[in-house]
Amino acid sequence: MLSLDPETIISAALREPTEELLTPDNLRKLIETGVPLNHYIGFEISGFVHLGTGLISMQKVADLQSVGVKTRIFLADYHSWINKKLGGDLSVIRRVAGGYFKEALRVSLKIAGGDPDKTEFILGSELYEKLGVDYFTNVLRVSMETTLSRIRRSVTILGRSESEALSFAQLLYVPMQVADIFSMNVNIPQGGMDQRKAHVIAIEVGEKVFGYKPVALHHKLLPGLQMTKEDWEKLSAAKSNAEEFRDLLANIKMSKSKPETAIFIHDSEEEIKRKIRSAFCPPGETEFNPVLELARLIIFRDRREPLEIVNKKTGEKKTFENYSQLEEAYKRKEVHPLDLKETVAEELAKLLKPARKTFLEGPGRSFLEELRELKITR
Ligand SMILES: Nc1ncnc2c1ncn2[C@@H]1O[C@H](COP(=O)(O)OP(=O)(O)OP(=O)(O)O)[C@@H](O)[C@H]1O
Ligand SMILES: N[C@@H](Cc1ccc(O)cc1)C(=O)O
Repeated sequence: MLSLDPETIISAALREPTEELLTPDNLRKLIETGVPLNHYIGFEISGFVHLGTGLISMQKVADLQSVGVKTRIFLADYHSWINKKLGGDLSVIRRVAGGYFKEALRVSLKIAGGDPDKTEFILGSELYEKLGVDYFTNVLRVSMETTLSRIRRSVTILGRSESEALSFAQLLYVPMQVADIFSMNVNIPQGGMDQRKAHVIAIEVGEKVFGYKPVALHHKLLPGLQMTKEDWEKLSAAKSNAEEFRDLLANIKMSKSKPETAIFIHDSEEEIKRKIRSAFCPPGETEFNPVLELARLIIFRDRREPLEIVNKKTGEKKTFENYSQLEEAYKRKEVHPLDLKETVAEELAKLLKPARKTFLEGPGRSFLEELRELKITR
């Protein structure tokens, strides 16, 4: 039930970590028609949930919940199967979806300030079984409106490159993802910026084929901790070319298939410290600095009290009321990268405590062990 005015809903949708909303005007129009707002975000089932897939994605779910939007989390078991995740075994994928993944996303949503009991979890195969031939019809409808070359260009959303040898099923992946949106009457599909190609197709075919235009919400991609100087230089040089910039960022994002780039939500305090200590964090550089991004997007997001950073060499303490103060001081080199890293690691460890409790002590323990035993990260 939406009792709030449109501008409040739009500003919740636009709040960071949102990178783009396609478009705020269309969201306003949608609200004005009075239709219920139905959001979804989908996940492939593989590997461990990290700060990007867990916290950043769930921050937006929490924002939308706060203004009464119906939120859904789609566990894309068929897509993971097509993409040969977890050894390509559909029964394992299904088990991990309802076990580890559901638990990891629930605790992430809680940490991000949302309510896991107020979000619906849907397993892809269950939706397809329920809809039967209607789902197949939706996949065909999307496919008939999309060219093969467009589909080939959009396989980057699977984490695959256009030039890679693909199975025919992998070409079906994108039309299926687009069909998922309409099969659940979703009008606010969410994903990281690397998912925009599927959503742009949905926006283009939606009106003609399904009678409405969804409003896509794309959140920022958290950069990988192990960005190199070369990556950083390429990113800086590509700033004015939106498409090149997006592709570069998608390649250096925090990713579960590159564990050293990622902090997993269940990582121990020592592990978090170790990973952050070895992260890329050039002194005085505030742009595309992965450690500062963690401070900005995660630590300062809902923080009410100031952040204290201690200079380990001199013992001097500095406090920051908000992110801009920290950014300015870092730019002036008044904060040493090592001190910043230490504080960021400590704060993250505090925030992630409920996830450690779930997976190391609580009900999630056996789920984590099962996934570890599978020893498959992709
Ligand atoms: N670093 C990130 N920051 C924010 N969101 C992310 C990040 N990585 C993935 N996501 C988002 O999480 C959802 C699931 O992504 P996905 O399963 O591809 O994650 P991943 O860890 O990068 O996996 P893989 O390593 O297999 O590519 C997508 O909406 C995606 O955009
Ligand atoms: N493509 C998404 C997974 C996904 C699959 C199907 C969907 O309907 C939505 C999302 C990813 O890379 O993780």
